[in-house]
Amino acid sequence: MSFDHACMARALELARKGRYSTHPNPRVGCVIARDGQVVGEGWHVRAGEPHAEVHALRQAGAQARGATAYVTLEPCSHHGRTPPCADALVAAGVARVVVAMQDPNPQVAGNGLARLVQAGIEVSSGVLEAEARTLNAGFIKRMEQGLPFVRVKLAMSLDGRTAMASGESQWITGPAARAAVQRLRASASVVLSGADTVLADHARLTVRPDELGLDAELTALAATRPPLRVLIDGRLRVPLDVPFFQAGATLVATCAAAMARERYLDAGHELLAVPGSSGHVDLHKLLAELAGRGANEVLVEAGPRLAGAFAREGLVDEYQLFVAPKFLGSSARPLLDLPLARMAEAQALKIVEIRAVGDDWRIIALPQGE
Ligand SMILES: Nc1nc(O)c(N)c(N[C@@H]2O[C@H](COP(=O)(O)O)[C@@H](O)[C@H]2O)n1
Ligand SMILES: [Zn+2]
Repeated sequence: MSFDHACMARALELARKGRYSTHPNPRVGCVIARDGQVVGEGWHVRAGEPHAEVHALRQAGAQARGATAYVTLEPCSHHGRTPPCADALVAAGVARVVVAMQDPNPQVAGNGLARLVQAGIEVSSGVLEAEARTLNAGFIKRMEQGLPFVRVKLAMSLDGRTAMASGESQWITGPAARAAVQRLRASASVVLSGADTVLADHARLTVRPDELGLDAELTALAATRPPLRVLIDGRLRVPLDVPFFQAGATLVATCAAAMARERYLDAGHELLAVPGSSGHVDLHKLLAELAGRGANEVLVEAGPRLAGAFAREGLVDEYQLFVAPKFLGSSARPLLDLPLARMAEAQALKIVEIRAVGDDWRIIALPQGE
């Protein structure tokens, strides 16, 4: 591995520390090196706080002059919540900047690199770009398409069942898989569910710090940036005294009359009117609204009907399937409500990862285009 790759790999490792706290901002890491030695490191912790480059420059101090800065995202050129990092790199006298990828934020989009070049700094782009894109898939999709990255989590038996006919579904998978799901929740901007799940499972869909299995620093960070919990309840069937509402402020997406807004507000929740038909919220419009509120990644934890609707409408970017080594039998409920008549209609997936998680298995699969 070249020195450039090694430094960018370290910058990506730093960026990943922001997995649970940076949203709506991207996860970014920075390494500053001079004469083959790392002299500064930094990562973006939270929106409103200094960017990765600023932390690394502070650590490098005077040693930044003539050094190379490795950043996982193009340095910003705009005045957002913080001043432009490109200017800070120029002022520090950095000689070379290596980035993994351009910033898809239209306020930056190449302007940061252009500013560095104008100042006589040598710039190169594209080092470990694929890894950087994967880390910020949600931020990139929101910037480029005005939609969040949608990850659907499903837990099933080896025979593809998610709950007994009675609705009983706890616990299909073991504690390691449940901790992995906790981390998925913590890294999401939004955790989204439907009325069926909230009513049948008494689900709360909260992040529980003691179940995350993270070190103290990341656990504390995750607690400062919990995901917004969103309930899709087209006909307002879920009463306000269920555990889901009692677990904290909720955004309820509905196509029912907004007359109930005050009742939800009084209980500390927000009612969002979303167009829809036959009591079904328009999922694409809801996702666009969530992106408008800064949601990079949405985790869907729902039953077969809502998860099936996301699949049918082609709104899923990634499935995470937790598979327990047991059979639930033929009267148990299927994974997705996805009525398909012919093999030609089958939804093709590309499996990108299969990994043991305790006694269970995690399969990460991506929908394949038409
Ligand atoms: N290069 C870079 N490093 C970081 O550490 C960052 N957080 C970003 N973010 C870019 O700047 C925008 C946010 O700016 P403010 O935090 O509001 O000042 C964000 O949308 C990215 O474009 N970039
Ligand atoms: Zn910046």
